[in-house]
Amino acid sequence: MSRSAPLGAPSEARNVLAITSFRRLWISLSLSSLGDWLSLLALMSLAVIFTADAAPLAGHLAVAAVVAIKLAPSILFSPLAGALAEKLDRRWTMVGADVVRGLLYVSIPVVGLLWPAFALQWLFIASLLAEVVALLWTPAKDSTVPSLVPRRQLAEANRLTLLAAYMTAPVAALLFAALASISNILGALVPSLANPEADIALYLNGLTFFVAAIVVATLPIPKHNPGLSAASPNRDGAVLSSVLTGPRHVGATALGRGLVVGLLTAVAAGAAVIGVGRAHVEALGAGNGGFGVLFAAVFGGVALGMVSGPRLLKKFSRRRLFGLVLVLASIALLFTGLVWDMVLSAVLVLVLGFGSGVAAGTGLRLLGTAAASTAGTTSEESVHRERAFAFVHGAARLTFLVAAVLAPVLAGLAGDHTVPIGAQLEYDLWGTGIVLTAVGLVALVLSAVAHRLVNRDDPEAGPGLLPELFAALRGIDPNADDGDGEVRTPGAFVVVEGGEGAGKSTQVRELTVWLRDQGFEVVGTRQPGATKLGMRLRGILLDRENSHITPRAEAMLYAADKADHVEQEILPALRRGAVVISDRYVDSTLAYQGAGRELEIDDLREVNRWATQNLVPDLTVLLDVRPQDGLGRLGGPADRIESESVDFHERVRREFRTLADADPDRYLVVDASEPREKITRQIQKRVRSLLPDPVPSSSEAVTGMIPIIRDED
Ligand SMILES: Nc1ncnc2c1ncn2[C@@H]1O[C@H](COP(=O)(O)OP(=O)(O)O)[C@@H](O)[C@H]1O
Ligand SMILES: Cc1cn([C@H]2C[C@H](O)[C@@H](COP(=O)(O)OP(=O)(O)O)O2)c(=O)[nH]c1=O
Repeated sequence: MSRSAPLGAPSEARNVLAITSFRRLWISLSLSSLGDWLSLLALMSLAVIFTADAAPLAGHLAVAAVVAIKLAPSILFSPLAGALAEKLDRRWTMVGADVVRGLLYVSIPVVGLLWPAFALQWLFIASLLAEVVALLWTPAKDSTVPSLVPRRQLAEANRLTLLAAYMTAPVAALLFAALASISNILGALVPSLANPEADIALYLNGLTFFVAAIVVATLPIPKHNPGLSAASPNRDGAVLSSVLTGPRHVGATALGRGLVVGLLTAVAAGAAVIGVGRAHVEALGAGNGGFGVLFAAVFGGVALGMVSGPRLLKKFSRRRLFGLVLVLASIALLFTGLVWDMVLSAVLVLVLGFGSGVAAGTGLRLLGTAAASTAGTTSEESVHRERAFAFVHGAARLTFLVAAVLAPVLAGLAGDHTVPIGAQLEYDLWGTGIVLTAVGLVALVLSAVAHRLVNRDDPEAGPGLLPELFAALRGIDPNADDGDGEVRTPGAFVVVEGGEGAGKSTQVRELTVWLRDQGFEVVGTRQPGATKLGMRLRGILLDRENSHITPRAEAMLYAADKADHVEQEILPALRRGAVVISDRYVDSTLAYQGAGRELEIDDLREVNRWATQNLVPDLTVLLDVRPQDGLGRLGGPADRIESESVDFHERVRREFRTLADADPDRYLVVDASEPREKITRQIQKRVRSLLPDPVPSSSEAVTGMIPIIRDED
């Protein structure tokens, strides 16, 4: 199944970026994010460099302090700062904050040069002050975006802003590695640089803030403040409160719990690498360059995983994929702690990032479905989904903070050891390596738990995991017959069945519109009579003049219509990845010609299996209604079949129900005497579980990762 018209098509991004003032803001935000990531790398490096002569524990603690200073304030204090920022002028808050932050970052290397003894303390103080200033800047920035772009493009604008915030991480890391690789030259050119790459990174960061200040100063930001708090309900504001209230929205099912455990495990694994990375590469004989590479490998891997996840093993259950990639990531982390080679470590960390990225992509989609399934109405669904995303985003940030701070502290406490192996050999066991391996082991256990929870009650579980995996690995041809004889296609095939006047055409129409609205390609069709031949067959079959048609001939004519319809219309659409919704299909033959005309059901099955190339619906919705009621709804003269006896129609109804009862996983039986809207909602709820989850635009404000998913296909 795939979405043929993704809501976040690149052209939408282009349209938003065509708004000059937003484009300028966006470019300056991207620059600032790049600078910010660069400064994180530089500060962590400097923390290690400044404590090189002290006890090893001091270095680890210094790194932990840098991480805490960079990440904790926004999580803990943003609601307070948000309230304060509301009272300030947005433009000048942003300009002021940018200038002050720029000066603070530039001051770090300057103080290091002038008063080396005070360097580390000032590093902490300056970066803490910069984060405090950022607390005011963030809400001002969040509320500026809505005044620059029209409301309907707001979601896309927020998506782009978040993309800039996260996707600049690997770029900054590579830039840092590049600076490190030419640090000798830089040092020779400018002898006053004590630590060339870190110092330059900080100067560059300062520069990006000055540029941002100039850009913002010239933006047309209206003084009036259109709902500052409404503009960013969850982004930073209520991290803690959404973490506290969120579990209600995801914890109700095993699937929800498993997804949360898995997603947070992936975050903790990545955070551990960031936390001990700088010290670990030192032990590997690499320096800042190695750290840059490691950092880029984590974030680059995550980005790669998120983008390619949906295309990965398309035939394989998403729930199983989620567990599998988590296990893969954990094992990669476990080995990262054991190998003592920079290149191998970078590759393993890339695998870790990739696994986490795929897990995040698939996990967030599944989470949307899981959260929505606990809701009763469509509007409740989006609230549930939003809260679930806000919870996971908040919990992920907290987890990242805790893991990235704890990892270096634990590495310091574990200490470095040399283990003798035999007489001559010895094995170096570094504190950082011990932590990585230990976190890898814990992650492995948690991944297994997540895997079990997520797959516990999977209605679509295939055969065993390994057979399914091997089949998916081999399954290059999406139409390949996978052993059970059914045709498999990338699209989804939904059939609506029921007696006369049950409301089939009405519901097919509703479902078609609803799915199209969400960006799916949908083909709404019917039997008999969708093709040229079908229309002629329909004429013959329904014409009351043709009272002489024998039951077997009737069955064959309906089968001929199906053969033509499947070959010419349904299969091509499914192969394109479309959702096909058909008003009637094979079950109608089993019910009308089988039970109604009293032909042998098994014979009919066989003939129709052949006629339809064994194409079986993914879901059949049975609209169950008493024949009198259904026939009573119809206007106009009755056709050849409608004019059959009530007894005939009773048999038809019974057969439909027998078919549905025999395979509840593939059927949804709905009481068709209920009001139309209620039936529509029931159908939507069930159909949604068949399809990839459409991400509500509102939830993008709270997950930095979702925007990448929306770029699928
Ligand atoms: N749930 C419902 N309650 C009452 N009337 C309905 C309902 N659904 C559809 N109808 C009406 O019943 C008639 C038959 O509906 P239709 O969708 O054409 O049925 P079918 O395709 O199953 O023959 C139409 O006039 C339609 O407006
Ligand atoms: C598809 C199919 C339809 N039929 C009958 C049921 C309907 O009476 C008729 C199709 O008419 P149609 O007008 O499409 O049904 P509805 O009025 O419910 O929308 O053909 C069969 O007997 N066997 C079949 O395989």
